[in-house]
Amino acid sequence: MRETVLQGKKILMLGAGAIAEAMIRGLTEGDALPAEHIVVTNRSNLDRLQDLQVRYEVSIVKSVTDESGAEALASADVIILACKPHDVAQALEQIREKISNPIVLSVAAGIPAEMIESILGNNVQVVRAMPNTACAVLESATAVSYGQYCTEDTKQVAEAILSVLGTVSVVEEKLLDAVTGLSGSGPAYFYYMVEAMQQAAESLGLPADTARTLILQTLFGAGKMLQETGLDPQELRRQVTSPNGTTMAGIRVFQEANFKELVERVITRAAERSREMGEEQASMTR
Ligand SMILES: NC(=O)C1=CN([C@@H]2O[C@H](COP(=O)(O)OP(=O)(O)OC[C@H]3O[C@@H](n4cnc5c(N)ncnc54)[C@H](OP(=O)(O)O)[C@@H]3O)[C@@H](O)[C@H]2O)C=CC1
Ligand SMILES: O=C(O)[C@@H]1CCC=N1
Repeated sequence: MRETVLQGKKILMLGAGAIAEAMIRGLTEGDALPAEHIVVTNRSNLDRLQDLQVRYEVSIVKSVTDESGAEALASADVIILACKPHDVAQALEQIREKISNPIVLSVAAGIPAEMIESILGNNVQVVRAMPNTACAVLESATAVSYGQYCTEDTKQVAEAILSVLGTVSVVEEKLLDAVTGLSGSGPAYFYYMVEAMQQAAESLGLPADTARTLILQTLFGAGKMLQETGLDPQELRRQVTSPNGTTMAGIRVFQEANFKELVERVITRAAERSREMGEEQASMTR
C-alpha cells in the first residue's frame, strides 16, 4: 500500500454492476486502499454482492436503508455513485439524511453535478468522472470535472482514486457528454471492430483461435505503436500502406463507405444520448 491521500479513507460504492466491478477490481489490484475499506451495496441483488465479496474481499452491505447501511453511509469518505442514470435520484434520496459530508464521485452518464448537489444539499462536493471498463486492468481513459463546492483536497482525493485506474484528464463539465460518447463507450467500439474482424477472418478460412490471436496482437501492437512512437496515426498508416498494395485496397473500401463520417456519427449520437439521459433525469427532479 502506497502512502497517499487515500490512507485511512473509506469508499462506499453505490451500485455493484459492470463499472463498479471494473473499479473494484482496479482499486484492489492497484493496491489503492485495503479491500475492506471498499464497501459495496446495490438495490437488491444480494448474490451479486456476495460474489464480489468472495472475489475481491471487499466489505458489503445489503441495503443502505438498514442499520449496517446507515453505518456505512455515515463513515464513508467517498461515495461512488455507480447506478444507472434513471436510478440516481432514488439512490440519492435514500442516502440524503444519512451521510456525513462525503465526497460524491458520480460516474453516471449525463447526470449533472448540479442535480446531485440540489438533491443532497449541504454544499456537497460532487466530482463527476467518466471512466471506462478498462479500470479493471488499470488502463481506463478517465475524464473528470468538479462541482462548484469541490476543494483542492477533494480534487486530490478524486485524482488519487482515479489515477490508480488509468489516465485522468480534467475537463469542463459540459464536455463530459462528448467524453462519454468517445472513451466511456469507446471500448465497445473496438470490441465491435474485433467481432467484425473475427467474422471476416473465419470466413476467409482462418481457425477461430488463430484469428483471435492475430487480431488481439494487431490491436495491442497498433495501440502500443501509437503510444510509444508518438507518431500521428496518418504517418503510422502510411508506413503500412505500400503503393497499390493490400492496405491501400482495403482502406479504399473504408473510404467508399465514408468510414470517418460513420465514426463521427457514432460518437456524436452516443454523446447526444448521454446528454438526453441527463436532461431526462434533471427535468424530473426540478
Ligand atoms: N458500463 C460502463 O462501461 C460504464 C458505465 N458508466 C455509468 O455507470 C453507471 C452504472 O453502469 P453499469 O455498471 O453498466 O450498470 P449496471 O446495470 O451493471 O449496474 C447498476 C447497479 O446499480 C445498482 N442500483 C440501482 N439502484 C440502486 C440504488 N437505489 N442504490 C444502490 N444501488 C443501486 C444495481 O443494483 P441491483 O442489481 O440490485 O438492481 C446495480 O448493481 C451508469 O450510470 C453508467 O452511465 C460509466 C462509465 C462506463
Ligand atoms: O452505455 C452507457 O450508457 C454507459 C456509459 C458509458 C459506457 N456505458
